[in-house]
Amino acid sequence: MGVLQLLKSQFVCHLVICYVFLFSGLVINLLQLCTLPLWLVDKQLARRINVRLGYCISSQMVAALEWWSGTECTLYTDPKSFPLYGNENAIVVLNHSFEIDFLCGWTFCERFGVLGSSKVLAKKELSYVPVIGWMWYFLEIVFCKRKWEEDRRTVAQSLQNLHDYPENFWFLLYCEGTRLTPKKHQVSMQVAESKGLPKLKYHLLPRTKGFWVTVQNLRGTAAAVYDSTLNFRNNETPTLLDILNGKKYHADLYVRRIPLESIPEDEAECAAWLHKLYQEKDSFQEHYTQTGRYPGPTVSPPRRPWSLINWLFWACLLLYPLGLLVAQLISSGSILTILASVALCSAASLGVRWMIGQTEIGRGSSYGDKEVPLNNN
Ligand SMILES: CC/C=C\C/C=C\C/C=C\C/C=C\C/C=C\C/C=C\CCC(=O)SCCNC(=O)CCNC(=O)[C@H](O)C(C)(C)COP(=O)(O)OP(=O)(O)OC[C@H]1O[C@@H](n2cnc3c(N)ncnc32)[C@H](O)[C@@H]1OP(=O)(O)O
Ligand SMILES: CCCCCCCCCCCCCCCC(=O)OC[C@@H](O)COP(=O)(O)O
Repeated sequence: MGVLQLLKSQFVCHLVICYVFLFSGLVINLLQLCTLPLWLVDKQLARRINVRLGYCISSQMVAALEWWSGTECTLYTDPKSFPLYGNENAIVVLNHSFEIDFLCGWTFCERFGVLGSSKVLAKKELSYVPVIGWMWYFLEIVFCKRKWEEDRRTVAQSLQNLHDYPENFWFLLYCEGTRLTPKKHQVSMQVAESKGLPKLKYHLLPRTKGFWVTVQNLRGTAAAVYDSTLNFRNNETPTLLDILNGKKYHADLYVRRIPLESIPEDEAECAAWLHKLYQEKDSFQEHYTQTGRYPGPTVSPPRRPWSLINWLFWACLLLYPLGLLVAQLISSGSILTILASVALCSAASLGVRWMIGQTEIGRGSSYGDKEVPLNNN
């Protein structure tokens, strides 16, 4: 192991990265809160400011992936579609099998200049996660309870609000609705069988209602669906902790641009279209598993320096007062103050560890792992 790699695996480095993330995040959340009155006066300006504030948070995680771990990303796509990426609104459909798939998604957003404005249909529980979840309120992220009766109205309304969004955005939809586990796969294939649908080897059966409602409500706003399939080379399954430890990976993303007009408007036809799409995704995955690549040409959109510059800015701003505080603490010699500070640091570390836990599949929800009564009609 080289010196740099050894340094990256040190707990103190992780503490510094997490300290900067947590405290800058809370400062930014506070700044976002301060923009609330502006929404009443100039909504578009408030949105633009929040896009930049949001970027200051999410790009720190991108910096950890791109600059700390040095993870590389290759894009397989049609060269004719390439110039459109980042220059139009799009709905991104992505497979949901990896703990850091959202982070790789963010990396591509960063490289195409839509990181601050990128959106997702996220489970409601994530809105309570400090920093990220709180930031999402101000970015008009669409939350769902994964209970269609409640979601159908709220999701449609939130999507309608995006009609006049002032910046290009990608709207991410994990149609599988939850991360893939063997149990969830088995249950969802039973559902597939009961519906007379072909079985999928690498994906859960897609949930079609969220896709239909998104396509319907973003017609005229989004130009296309980007069907995206993500994999890591050598069958790796990276975690956020691996990234913090500075481990390098190579992500491969296959993207097909599908014009929104080509997607059926009728709900049943749209559902059938999505099931067919997932059967195709399964075959791309099979191709990748067999050959280690996707069909078609590749490009490697370069990483940009902004995420690193942003991190360095916040690090300078926050580490200097931290250094002063530690020096003062030590020179004070007060055991009580030192103990209180250690307790505060431990609480902050546990808080960040809990946040990292949100990305771990082993701690995931039980959504989709209950056997459902089969209805063979
Ligand atoms: C050029 C580069 C291109 C791309 C770059 C890539 C990406 C970058 C883009 C953007 C990045 C932006 C942000 C990323 C940052 C962070 C994201 C992090 C995480 C958030 C993700 C989540 O939270 S995922 C969970 C929430 N989202 C979803 O669930 C979406 C999918 N779900 C739906 O659409 C659902 O329909 C619903 C949520 C709207 C409603 O759910 P509900 O369960 O109530 O209803 P359903 O209709 O789904 O369920 C009933 C029907 O389903 C059948 N059923 C029952 N059991 C199962 C089963 N186990 N599997 C499948 N189907 C099942 C049941 O029979 C019912 O069938 P019907 O025939 O009646 O429909
Ligand atoms: C700079 C790095 C510092 C690290 C600090 C930690 C930050 C933690 C960020 C938490 C971001 C949360 C995003 C989680 C995305 C995710 O993958 O959600 C899972 C859902 O889709 C489905 O959930 P489930 O049904 O449980 O599979």
